[in-house]
Amino acid sequence: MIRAEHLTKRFGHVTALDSVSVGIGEGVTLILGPNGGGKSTFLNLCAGTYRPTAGTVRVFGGDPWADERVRAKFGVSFDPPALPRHRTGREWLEFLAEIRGGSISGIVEAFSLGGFLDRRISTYSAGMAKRLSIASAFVGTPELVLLDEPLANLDFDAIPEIAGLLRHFASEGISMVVVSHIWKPFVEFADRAVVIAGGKVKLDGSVEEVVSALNLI
Ligand SMILES: Nc1ncnc2c1ncn2[C@@H]1O[C@H](COP(=O)(O)OP(=O)(O)OP(=O)(O)O)[C@@H](O)[C@H]1O
Repeated sequence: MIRAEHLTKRFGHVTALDSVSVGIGEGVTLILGPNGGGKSTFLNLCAGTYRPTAGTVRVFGGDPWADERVRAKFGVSFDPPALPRHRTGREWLEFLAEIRGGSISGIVEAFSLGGFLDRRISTYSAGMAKRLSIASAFVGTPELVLLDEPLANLDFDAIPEIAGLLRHFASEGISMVVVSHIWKPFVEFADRAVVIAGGKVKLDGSVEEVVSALNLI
């Protein structure tokens, strides 16, 4: 689904991602690593929001930076959420449904958005915005969803609820690439974990292998 070859991103003199070559297939891939390691940069390059300084990334065989048809094939949720503040949640989801197809009613129900869907996004709390952002990634039931810190800003009840929903979508066959410091809920259903630190892939294997190598448990 995703293939990066010598993928490099520099911001001025900072090399955020340094010649990373990695392939990501179907299933749930968890991206772990220290602050500033390059995880979000990698996700943004896959999403086509950043242009590589060098190297390539292909998603479904196409260039996500250059080709909007490639970007329309996957869902994405950034951290902090990238949402149109002066629209309502409903307007945003319906806009995405026009592009990707499908209806929004199932998503609204699954993510329990009904209580604030018709309010302007600028009035949302951080947790409401996060919920809408994750929900928006699943509009149109894409084959692949990219999620940056999907459990950030969620309260104690919402963390297991949203993690359970992600697990459900994974069981329905939606592949995911998940960057998360709150990694424990994903151990039970992620297929693979990749550790990115210092702009490089440091570990790559099954979640069990990587977690025990990191001595996280
Ligand atoms: N837009 C940007 N402009 C300048 N530097 C950036 C930008 N985005 C990231 N960086 C730098 O690139 C490096 C990698 O950052 P990145 O956000 O990818 O790390 P991360 O692994 O996602 O970190 P965290 O766990 O803290 O979210 C850091 O040194 C960061 O300061």
